[in-house]
Amino acid sequence: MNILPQAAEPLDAGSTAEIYSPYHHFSADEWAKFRADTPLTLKADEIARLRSLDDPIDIDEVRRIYLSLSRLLSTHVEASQLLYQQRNRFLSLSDVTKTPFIIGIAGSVAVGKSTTARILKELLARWPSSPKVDLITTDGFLYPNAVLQRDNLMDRKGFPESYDIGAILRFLSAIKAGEPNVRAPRYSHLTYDVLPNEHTLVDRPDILIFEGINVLQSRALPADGKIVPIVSDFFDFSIYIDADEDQIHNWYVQRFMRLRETAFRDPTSFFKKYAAIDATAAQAVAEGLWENINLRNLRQNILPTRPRADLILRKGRNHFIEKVSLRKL
Ligand SMILES: Nc1ncnc2c1ncn2[C@@H]1O[C@H](COP(=O)(O)OP(=O)(O)O)[C@@H](O)[C@H]1O
Ligand SMILES: CC(C)(COP(=O)(O)O)[C@@H](O)C(=O)NCCC(=O)O
Repeated sequence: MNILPQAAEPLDAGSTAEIYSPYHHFSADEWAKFRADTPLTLKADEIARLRSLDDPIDIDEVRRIYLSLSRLLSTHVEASQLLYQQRNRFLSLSDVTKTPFIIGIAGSVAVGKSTTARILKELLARWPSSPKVDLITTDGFLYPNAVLQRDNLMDRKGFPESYDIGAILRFLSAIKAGEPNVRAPRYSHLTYDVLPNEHTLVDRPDILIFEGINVLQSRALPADGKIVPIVSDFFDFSIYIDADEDQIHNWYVQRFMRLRETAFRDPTSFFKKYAAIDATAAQAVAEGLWENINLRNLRQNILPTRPRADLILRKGRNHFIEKVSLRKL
């Protein structure tokens, strides 16, 4: 896997210099052609059920973008299984444990990672080989609010220091080792906290989708100078969901305002006080959360990881994907 940070932007049309780009770039329509004869196995109502609040993804977008992606991923999964078998034969290993193919999905808060992850999970599970596909989000690995409060990190939720990175690395190595029933902690957006004593069991899937803002981040070397793995060392394929800052800002604030009419009205919602204040005051809160936490995190810690991705899905207005960049091998 290539982890060198390099520019993901297309060649500057006005530039005369030949600049090497590590990516092939495609418009959405060019990309759509790669689906070949991949069948559409999702129905419109299933897509509606899988999309997040305010994400208008529809059957045409799944046809245009996700069928080619599903086809590409199936070639990667097949190739990696073949390589794995050949290596085991080479090493004369007979009793080997199956290891899952891991796909990482990164991108800003509010860019729509969850919708992409859920659509992919369903599409991949419907391949003719019926693979077992699991989806885990990294928010479960955030430190509980009690710890963040103690360490004065409540305004740093989503920043690298707010996650138990050791637990993430232990989780992924257990998965890659083919261990049964590996526990992943769970997070609730409603209570804005990790759910105490609640876990999702991951039991030897064929494919694991691991989604979160931090999945392509490296971390500073610890003071003792020991070299530690980074999360993406465990990935077989990685995807970054990209969009202009201004777009993501709008999506975040719009979603916050819509959540006021839905989830925030729940008496157990951490944000219930924002359902009670007027719209102008609520908008100011959303703007503050975006500006002071999520935008800073995007600029400092998330966007810099984009050049590590194997595939970049670039969204335009309305969440629709306009450009796809695929890393050259
Ligand atoms: N405060 C909240 N209350 C309830 N649901 C939320 C809240 N914030 C985000 N969500 C939901 O949680 C999911 C994850 O959101 P987020 O982490 O911003 O990632 P993304 O938008 O990239 O999927 C989305 O489905 C979103 O609608
Ligand atoms: C939990 C999050 C860090 C998102 O994590 P993700 O699941 O996208 O990896 C984010 O939703 C969040 O809570 N951000 C802090 C500021 C805010 O309330 O928006």
